[in-house]
Amino acid sequence: MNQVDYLRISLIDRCNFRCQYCMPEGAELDYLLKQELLTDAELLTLIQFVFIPVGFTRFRLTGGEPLLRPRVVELVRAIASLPQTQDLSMTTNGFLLASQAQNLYDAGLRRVNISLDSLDSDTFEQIIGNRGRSRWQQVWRGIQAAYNVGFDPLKLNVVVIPGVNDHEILDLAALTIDKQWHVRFIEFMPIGNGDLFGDRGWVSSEDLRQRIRERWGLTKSQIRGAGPADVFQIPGAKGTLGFISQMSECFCDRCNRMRFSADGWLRPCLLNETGQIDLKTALRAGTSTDQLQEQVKQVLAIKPEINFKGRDSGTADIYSYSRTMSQIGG
Ligand SMILES: Nc1nc2c(ncn2[C@@H]2O[C@H](COP(=O)(O)OP(=O)(O)OP(=O)(O)O)[C@@H](O)[C@H]2O)c(=O)[nH]1
Ligand SMILES: C[S@@+](CC[C@H](N)C(=O)[O-])C[C@H]1O[C@@H](n2cnc3c(N)ncnc32)[C@H](O)[C@@H]1O
Ligand code: SF4
Ligand code: SF4
Repeated sequence: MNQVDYLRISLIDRCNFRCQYCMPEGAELDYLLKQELLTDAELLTLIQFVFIPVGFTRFRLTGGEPLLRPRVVELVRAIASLPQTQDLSMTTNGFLLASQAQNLYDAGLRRVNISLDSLDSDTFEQIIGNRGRSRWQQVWRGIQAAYNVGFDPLKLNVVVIPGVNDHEILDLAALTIDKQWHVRFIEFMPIGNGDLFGDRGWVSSEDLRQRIRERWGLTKSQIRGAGPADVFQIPGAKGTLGFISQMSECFCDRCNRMRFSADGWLRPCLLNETGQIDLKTALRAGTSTDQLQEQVKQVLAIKPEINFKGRDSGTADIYSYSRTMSQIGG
């Protein structure tokens, strides 16, 4: 059985974007109230005295948009300075990164994954739900800042939506030729915005690889990440191409992670709501960290049974999730 040692921590459920694949179109989301969010002290207590003792050593900060979390740099510093932390990373939309990249790096963050679904500002604005202001340039500046500061590896995440940005695959892949960037194509999952998924579905990674192969050739890379991406390379390129293929392939047998929401729910599987536990309420009710460790161990024990097995080439029940991707953290 895989060791589950990687925790994706959502710092906040709010976001400054409204990506069409992540949130239901038009619907008002119920955001968490301040008192429902774990405080910094509660989060750090749980990491240090509950998650680390049961074996978690790799942490990814996500959201919503993690850079909207107040005092995020101090949180990064506190987690990075724990001697047991072997890997600390962040997934961000990059909009606030230009001004924060250096501070985050100085605080101990060493790698970031940045979402960039298009190189065309109009398509980008359409995907992120433009509210009248062009945001592409600012995200691009965030990516450059992260690169200049020294984040390594620097990964760019592209959710591929048929008919929206799939015509840009080659342009996005070409970014890896001259730059040591790692572009990852993510198959659109039926979570977040079921209506969009229902309409347009997803493009398989193998389709994309074939298009790239025909243009430049493609070799399997020696580099493997800590996550589900299959890594390839254009021959001679400085960077790599990753493919996250949750719809066309099943990588659940190598699943090494759980998710922790901003309001303290521990979730054993992204695509399955079974077995979640509410650690915040337990902590606030005075449950000892030793007892909380036992609760987490029980979730770890049942995780292999919970891991998503019901997939059948994209026919998962897309309306059965009560939380959007922005609320879970991807
Ligand atoms: N189905 C599924 N999809 C995942 C899982 N982990 C990541 N993904 C998908 O991959 C996307 C990108 O993940 P990232 O936040 O960049 O992290 P990662 O690729 O796991 O991270 P590293 O390899 O550690 O850099 C997520 O938004 C999901 O769409 C997983 O456990 N299950
Ligand atoms: C939920 S976001 C949170 C972090 C940050 N706001 C960002 O966008 O990078 C994390 C990741 O989830 C991905 N994601 C969101 N909805 C998705 C979906 N329906 N299918 C696949 N990936 C999705 C995003 O592209 C992003 O890479
Ligand atoms: S993918 Fe990230 S940036 Fe886009 S709406 Fe979801 S949480 Fe926000
Ligand atoms: S779908 Fe669930 S079990 Fe499968 S890899 Fe993702 S989180 Fe793990």
